[in-house]
Amino acid sequence: MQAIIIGFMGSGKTTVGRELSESLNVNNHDLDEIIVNQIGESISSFFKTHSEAEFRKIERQQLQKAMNLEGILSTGGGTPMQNSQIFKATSIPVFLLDAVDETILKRLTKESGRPLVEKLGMDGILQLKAKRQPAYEAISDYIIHTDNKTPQAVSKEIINKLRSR
Ligand SMILES: Nc1ncnc2c1ncn2[C@@H]1O[C@H](COP(=O)(O)OP(=O)(O)O)[C@@H](O)[C@H]1O
Ligand SMILES: O=C(O)C1=C[C@@H](OP(=O)(O)O)[C@@H](O)[C@H](O)C1
Repeated sequence: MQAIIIGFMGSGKTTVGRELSESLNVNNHDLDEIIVNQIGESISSFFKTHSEAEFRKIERQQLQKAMNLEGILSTGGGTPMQNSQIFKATSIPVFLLDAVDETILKRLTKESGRPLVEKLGMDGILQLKAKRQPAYEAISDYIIHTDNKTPQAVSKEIINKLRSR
């Protein structure tokens, strides 16, 4: 793996991961997509019939496998929470996509299908974001601010960091 992308829901992990892997001409892996293929249903439908703990167990297993793949890996917003050791132990650079609350709200309201958004509502989501922030920062090699930047600009910033390593 050349880079791992972490960050809160709506920070742009999936979008930037695609952009980045295209620019670098390497494989793109999206952990949520890998999980969807594994469980055979969408994450939101899985959450309706299973506990979050069951989801986290599958997420951890798939993360462990995905760490051995080549290319770019974008993760889910909750992936770092119980897996900090995996991120700390790797030599692969970890990029945190950061955004202020207002940006996250704008991006998330454009879309549906995130079970935690449905469950917690927007106030709850922003509380969760604040709660997770220290854990994200603790495992990041680089923090990339994404407010008012296109996914292409964010991707270019990551490429510059990778080239100056
Ligand atoms: N830099 C950006 N600027 C504007 N919109 C963005 C940016 N990055 C992502 N988006 C949009 O925000 C939404 C969430 O992006 P997504 O990549 O799915 O985030 P994540 O994978 O982190 O949950 C999508 O509608 C996407 O098009
Ligand atoms: O933050 C979270 O706990 C989650 C984020 C989602 O991924 P995105 O960050 O790609 O939306 C997905 O893994 C699941 O719905 C749980």
